[in-house]
Amino acid sequence: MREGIQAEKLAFIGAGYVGLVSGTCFAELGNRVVCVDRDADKIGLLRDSVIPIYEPGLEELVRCNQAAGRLSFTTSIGDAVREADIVFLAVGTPPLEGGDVDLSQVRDAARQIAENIDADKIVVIKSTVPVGTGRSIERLINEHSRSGAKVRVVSNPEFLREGSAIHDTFHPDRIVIGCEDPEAGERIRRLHEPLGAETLITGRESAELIKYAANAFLATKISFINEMANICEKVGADIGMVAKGIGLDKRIGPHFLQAGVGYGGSCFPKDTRAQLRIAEDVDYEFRILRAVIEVNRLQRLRFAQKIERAAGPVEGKRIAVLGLAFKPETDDLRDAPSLDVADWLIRRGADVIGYDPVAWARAAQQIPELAVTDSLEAALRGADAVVVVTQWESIRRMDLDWAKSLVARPIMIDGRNIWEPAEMAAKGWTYWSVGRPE
Ligand SMILES: NC(=O)C1=CN([C@@H]2O[C@H](COP(=O)(O)OP(=O)(O)OC[C@H]3O[C@@H](n4cnc5c(N)ncnc54)[C@H](O)[C@@H]3O)[C@@H](O)[C@H]2O)C=CC1
Ligand SMILES: O=C(O)[C@H]1O[C@H](OP(=O)(O)OP(=O)(O)OC[C@H]2O[C@@H](n3ccc(=O)[nH]c3=O)[C@H](O)[C@@H]2O)[C@H](O)[C@@H](O)[C@@H]1O
Repeated sequence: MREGIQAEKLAFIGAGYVGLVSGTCFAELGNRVVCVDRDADKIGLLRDSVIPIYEPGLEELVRCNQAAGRLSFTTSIGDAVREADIVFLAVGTPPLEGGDVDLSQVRDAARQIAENIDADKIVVIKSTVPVGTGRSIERLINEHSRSGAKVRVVSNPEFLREGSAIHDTFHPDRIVIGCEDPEAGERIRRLHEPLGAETLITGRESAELIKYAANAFLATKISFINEMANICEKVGADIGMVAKGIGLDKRIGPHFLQAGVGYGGSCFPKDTRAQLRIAEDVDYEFRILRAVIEVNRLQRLRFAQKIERAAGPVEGKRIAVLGLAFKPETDDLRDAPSLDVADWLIRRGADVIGYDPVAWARAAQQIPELAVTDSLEAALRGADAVVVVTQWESIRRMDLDWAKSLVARPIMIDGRNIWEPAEMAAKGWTYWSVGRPE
């Protein structure tokens, strides 16, 4: 809890991943926060402290702040907007066919703000939005303001990662504030002061672009290391060593150099395509980013094909796919590589069973032909090949002798390079991974 700094009254519109985590963390910092969502079921659950997403530590934090009276949930955007001094927009910005960003949730929420504000307010856009959205939303709200009250729109992009969202919110590498009005920017800077993070105050357009640039650059690192991994396989080098060797150079850094099946999730795939479209809209061909996206698509396919190289034709074979969420510590399946891999195997006639400790039930809804389980043992039993897509701790810590005793054939294709090839060979596994000598 912060001391000596005035608490603010905040409304978060959109109680999805970002709105819920960020709103809860701001309540923990001593502010009064109301989270609004148009999804009445979600709000019903949240009122009972039931968290609709899987995010470690979130439930306890929500519960504490609700009990302390700092955090509440409502479906009434009107009440929330009228009560708050600062309104955060954290609604979804999903992709449209062709890569454009669907801004309908942002615009709907803006119209609702315009109908309900009764005094001048600051509106903060946390959702990831194309350049120029802050300007157009400010205009939209002010032109439609029923009471005549005005808003100043500040861009404040979110950089949290799923699975470590609370840690990321309390320990951000930086806070980015994009504003046209210095006073509004200063108010948002002060709100973040207790976090003690480096704060960059800039123009609204730059802030909006920083968000896309960050995700595009991180995706570029991943596609780069995956291409290097593919070369390693051909020349007999080890991508783990190559990544370590380049990552020790401070100008490169060690992060986001983990080769594997490629990136997935709700943001990298969506935001890279959106950035490509933003460039196209200003007649610029963003060549590197186009290649990054294509490399990522091919990396999934390459991995799926590796399964047949390791295990032979998969038709009629029982294949265990371990890890379905797009990364560990989340139940998010949006654009998860596992779904493409499972789909590829199923289309080639394999009998696929997917294991995930958390996302298993959701995965069954996405691919009806996919058998799913939250039991590692059930997945491994009788498998002709084991395919690792997501490095959950339960998979990392798996006893390899126990696993070998369950499978029909000890063949492992590891898309996350969890084990050392020599260790696997010693334990009697035929082991294929990514970017290591085959
Ligand atoms: N998920 C993540 O890890 C991160 C997401 N972002 C960005 O943050 C934004 C939100 O992402 P998520 O939280 O994942 O989305 P989400 O889809 O999980 O949540 C959005 C929520 O907004 C609600 N909503 C939509 N329109 C509404 C309205 N008019 N009134 C009230 N509620 C409304 C929806 O019902 C939904 O619950 C996106 O722009 C995303 O790109 C940024 C960083 C991290
Ligand atoms: O805009 C967003 O929504 C968020 O997108 C990512 O966060 P997230 O998608 O939650 O997860 P990451 O940890 O970045 O992983 C994304 C994907 O890249 C893959 N990845 C990551 C790192 C790596 O070295 N190699 C690799 O293949 C992961 O397996 C995963 O599929 C960014 O890291 C966040 O900063 C950003 O806020």
